[in-house]
Amino acid sequence: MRPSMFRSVKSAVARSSSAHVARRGYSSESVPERKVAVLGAAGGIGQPLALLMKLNPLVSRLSLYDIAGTPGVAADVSHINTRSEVAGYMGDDQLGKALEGSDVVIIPAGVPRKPGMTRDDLFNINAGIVKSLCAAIAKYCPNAIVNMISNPVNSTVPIAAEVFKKAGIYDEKRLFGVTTLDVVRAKTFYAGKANLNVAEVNVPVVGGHAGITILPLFSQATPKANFSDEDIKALTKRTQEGGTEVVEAKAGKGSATLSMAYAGAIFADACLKGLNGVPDVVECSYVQSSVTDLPFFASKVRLGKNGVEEILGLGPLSDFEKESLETLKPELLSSIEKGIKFANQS
Ligand SMILES: NC(=O)c1ccc[n+]([C@@H]2O[C@H](COP(=O)([O-])OP(=O)(O)OC[C@H]3O[C@@H](n4cnc5c(N)ncnc54)[C@H](O)[C@@H]3O)[C@@H](O)[C@H]2O)c1
Ligand SMILES: O=C(O)C[C@H](O)C(=O)O
Repeated sequence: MRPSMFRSVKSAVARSSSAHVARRGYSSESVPERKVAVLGAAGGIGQPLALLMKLNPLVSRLSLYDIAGTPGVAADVSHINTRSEVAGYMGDDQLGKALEGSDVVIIPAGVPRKPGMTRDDLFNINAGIVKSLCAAIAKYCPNAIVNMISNPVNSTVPIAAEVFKKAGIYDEKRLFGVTTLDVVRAKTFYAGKANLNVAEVNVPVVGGHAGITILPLFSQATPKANFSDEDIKALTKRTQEGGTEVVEAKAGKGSATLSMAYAGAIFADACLKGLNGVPDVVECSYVQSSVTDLPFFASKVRLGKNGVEEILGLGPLSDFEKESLETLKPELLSSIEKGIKFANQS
């Protein structure tokens, strides 16, 4: 667990009955009430993510929604003696209640990959799931910040944007594709190879969230390590194929769930901190962007009270990164267009 997050968790447990939490960025004043909803909460990601959000002292209400299995998950998680009140909701007719009043909605609903599949192979099932969940978000919590985890993220985020546009509530500052797992992997692989303390390592990851569209910027990694071009290429490939590495190791039993729950919890925590006015909260995320000529692109984003406060530029790229950026653009564009087309045709 990231050290600052671990401190948050420990402080929440220590002060379980109090909403007064003294943490970095807060004095001893009350932490605002915040409702977080997890859609797909009974799934492989949903359950550990529900646990991690229950440990987050910034959450006052935790709403767990799925088409099946949420009463058990909610009852289980609700016994943990931390700040938030937990409620479980199941099935379409409880979706509105699950969403009402949410500040942040995290979406890990949908099917995961099996070996041999690409994330785009999930489009046919997950696009429809995301579309209907986003229509409900537009109706019941139109001002919520949305963290999209469901794959293919390169397409599901544009689908969400189109659904919100049609409903007349689209605010590009509030829609995020969660690419934090790519950053988590890039940090782990870089630190492992360079024999560095992983807690001190930072690596921006830009582009999208599938194969070659995932572009870790190791030339900007800190602390600096003395890697050959071949080393950088190998680290890049491993980061791009991190998801497939897990899918193959799970051999038909799904994709990354635990590392994704960790990454999702970090990103949701960053969104909550931004909402609460904590300064200088920066994470990489896939958002509507003008950093490149593509309409959606992942890069460093400063989070604030309204969601995206500032999209940061790419910074200086190595020749390898410049070339990789140009190579990824056609694939990312085609995934974006596929999402937009789907949302507008049905
Ligand atoms: N963004 C990322 O980095 C990242 C990482 C890992 C996995 N994923 C994606 O996250 C998704 C979920 O993965 P998982 O391993 O948790 O899958 P899973 O099958 O274990 O869980 C998915 C859950 O979604 C629920 N669900 C299905 N339709 C729903 C609906 N209409 N409303 C609410 N819930 C619904 C299912 O009942 C299930 O509990 C997949 O699409 C996967 O590819 C993304
Ligand atoms: O690889 C997958 O299908 C799941 C996820 O996108 C990941 O990166 O682990």
